[in-house]
Amino acid sequence: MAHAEDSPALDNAIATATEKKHKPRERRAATAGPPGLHDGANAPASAKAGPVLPWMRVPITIRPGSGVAVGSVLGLDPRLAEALKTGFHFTELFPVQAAVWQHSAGGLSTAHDLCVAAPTGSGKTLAYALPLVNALAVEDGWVGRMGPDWGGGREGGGKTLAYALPLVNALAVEAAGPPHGRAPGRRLLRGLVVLPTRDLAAQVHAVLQPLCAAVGLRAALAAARTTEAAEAAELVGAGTHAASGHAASGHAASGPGLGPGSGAAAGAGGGGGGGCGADVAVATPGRLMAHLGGTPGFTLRHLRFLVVDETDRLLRQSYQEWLPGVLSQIGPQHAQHGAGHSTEPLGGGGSSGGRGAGGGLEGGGEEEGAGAHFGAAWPQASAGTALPFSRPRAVKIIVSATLTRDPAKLQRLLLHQPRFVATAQRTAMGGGGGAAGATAGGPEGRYSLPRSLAEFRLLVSAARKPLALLALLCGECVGQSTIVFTSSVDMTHKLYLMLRAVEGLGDKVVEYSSHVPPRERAAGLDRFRAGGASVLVASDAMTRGMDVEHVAHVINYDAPVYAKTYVHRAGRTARAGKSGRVITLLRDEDMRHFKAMIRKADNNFVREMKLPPEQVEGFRPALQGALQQLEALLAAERAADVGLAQQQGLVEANQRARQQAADRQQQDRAKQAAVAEEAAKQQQQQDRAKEQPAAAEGAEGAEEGEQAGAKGGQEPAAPAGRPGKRARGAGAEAAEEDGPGTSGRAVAADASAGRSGKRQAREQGPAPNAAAGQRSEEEAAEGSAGGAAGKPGRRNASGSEEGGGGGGRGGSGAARQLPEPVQAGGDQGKAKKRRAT
Ligand SMILES: Nc1ncnc2c1ncn2[C@@H]1O[C@H](COP(=O)(O)OP(=O)(O)OP(=O)(O)O)[C@@H](O)[C@H]1O
Repeated sequence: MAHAEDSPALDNAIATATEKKHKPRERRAATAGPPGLHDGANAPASAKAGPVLPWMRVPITIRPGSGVAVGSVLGLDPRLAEALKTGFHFTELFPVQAAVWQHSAGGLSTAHDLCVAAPTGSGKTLAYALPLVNALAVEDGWVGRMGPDWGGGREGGGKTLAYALPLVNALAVEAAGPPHGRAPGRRLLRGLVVLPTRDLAAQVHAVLQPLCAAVGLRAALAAARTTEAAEAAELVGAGTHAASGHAASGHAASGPGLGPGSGAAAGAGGGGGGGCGADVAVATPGRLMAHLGGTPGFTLRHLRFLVVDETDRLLRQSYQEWLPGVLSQIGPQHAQHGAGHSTEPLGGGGSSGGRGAGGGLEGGGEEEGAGAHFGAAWPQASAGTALPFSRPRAVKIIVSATLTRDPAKLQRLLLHQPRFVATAQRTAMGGGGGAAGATAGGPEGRYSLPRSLAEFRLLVSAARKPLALLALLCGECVGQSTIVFTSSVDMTHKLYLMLRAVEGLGDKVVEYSSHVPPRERAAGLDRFRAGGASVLVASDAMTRGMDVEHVAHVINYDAPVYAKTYVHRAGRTARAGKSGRVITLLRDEDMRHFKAMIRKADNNFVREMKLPPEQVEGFRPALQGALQQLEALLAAERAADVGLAQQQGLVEANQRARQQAADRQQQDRAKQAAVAEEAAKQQQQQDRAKEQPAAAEGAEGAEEGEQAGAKGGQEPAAPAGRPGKRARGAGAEAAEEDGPGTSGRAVAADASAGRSGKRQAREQGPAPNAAAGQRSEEEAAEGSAGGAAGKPGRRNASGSEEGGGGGGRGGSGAARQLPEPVQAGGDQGKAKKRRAT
């Protein structure tokens, strides 16, 4: 079977990519002024951004290089500082972390909600995790007991306020009694972080857990990684909130020897206590709703922090249900924007605008050094700090590298005097800049890319894509961790099988998509993380948030349709200030859309890449062998799937037949019994009538009445059947994993057909459920706002990321239309096709 070799010469297909001149607009932007010095207050809102909420027009700008040494972070609990240094090996806070710390006053301020838009890999997780844990530790009355040394700042760094503030705070907490009136030893859920997928939730939990343990708090994971019952036990305790938990709490461990530097001891205490619930939960929406509805004692009433990570994804239609559910639980203060229930700012200076505290970060003065800079900014940041004289409201922190600007969506979050914290403009390629990165297009730009990311596009025909991929993986990227993104689970699987068949590469390849069972997928990811595998072939289930430290290259085998998808895929490399490359394979017909998409995102950094034809040609024999094996492997899988499906069908048919026979027997028996009973009654009546003719009429009437009553009792009004718990859970979980379009029905169908059936469905054709499943990966989610109808919305048609369109899929249907097993046209072809139709 011919594969790659029947197309035009490689010279034409791959290496004829010509250096095209940048358009004037691109050239101008590429030489724009100094990096990252835009003052958010003066930055005009992007003309093409559409309606923008007023507070978004005045972002607080995060400057690259504005990180802060851990020892200089004022107000940071010393046990957390110790955990950062010894547990995480972090010596400084990245700029976004310093900015969020400052503008949340180390988590203590309840004056503002924060919206954080910073590039992929810039450290957003710790940016919210640190103030959250710090504030809960303060609330537990810890820091106030530690005396004036706890700040760790240097001379003139504002230490007085640094210790005075939490001291007063802690005293106020004590005066007011235990926070939220909780019993000693009992934990109340005070921090909640919501993420769209279970792997992402697990990743964030892994960051929060050691931080919590360091200060005697507990973090629980509710992301369908284990049973609902096991999660419930973690969340609310194993049935009791006994004093045993007391030892694990911060209060109990407040004895001698627990000053600065004793984090390990506190951590051991904090992490070890069992059966007393959690202070912080990291959850996916499905499991969160399941626990809210079905776990006694699980409540959000005491929440102090609600973090919505990957906000734009969690605000999509497919996730609509969780937000109102959570907001209604948090408390009435969230139904209104007024400060009625929020605590009063210290000094009464709480500004509702972004500039109130934003000036502090800008005006810190370089010559003072990072610590002093931060210290100088602190008083202004703390101007909005609240003291818990009344019950503090829950602060919301919403986070994304591609934060939505859609006012309608943002308003659903009921934000309280929000502040927008965003990174500065990116103006140069690969210019270091640490982890800060920058938004493309100024602080008002929408999408964030790391500064250390190098972007390339490689022109290649559909027929040559496998060969080009092989040339990259075995050439430029050899031995380095690489993620290969495709547009569908189907293509992911085929590419995985093909690469597995390449000699020397096979055992280094793992697959990541919703097609792979969660356990296997997690194991594969672990192997990739540990360096046991160097190539991860992934669907867009891997696109968002997943953090693998050493990824050097991202290859878009199928070009993404949406700029958001591009940003998140590319963001799997060049993380934490490290360098990385993203290479997008583009067919001729992809080029126009890709350029338009990139331009729309104000990204003019994508360069043309060429591969020497002779180098590429050298991999042809290896490819041919691999493609032959792929054919054989796919045939074997199909056969196995058909066999399994048939087996499954036979088992189900048998079960149905047995059930029908049993039902018939039961009906026959019931009929016989009724006939016998009737005959006996008639006999009795006849007997009585003979003896007492006058009384017989009354008795008959009574019997009729009873019978009627009995009948009524037997046929109660049918209850409005609620879906079974498991069914709901399955649907919700699948939605978490798979995004929109994966209905509970589809999941049920998949569950009954089993994995093999699912695969068979993909191979055999786009049945409705299979199509729903196909839309389930991240990329489908990118186009979900327009609903499940699969019609591209107007904005979508012009390449917008927020636009409608239930698809954007290069799913099985697209793959099946192509003659070659690994030559999917990708999303754009499909999108074009949709547009054409
Ligand atoms: N202060 C720090 N010092 C050194 N490394 C850090 C620091 N903070 C975070 N990191 C590392 O940076 C990497 C990226 O962090 P994180 O996953 O939080 O990024 P992110 O901004 O959430 O990215 P994404 O948008 O892709 O979700 C992680 O590997 C993390 O360990």
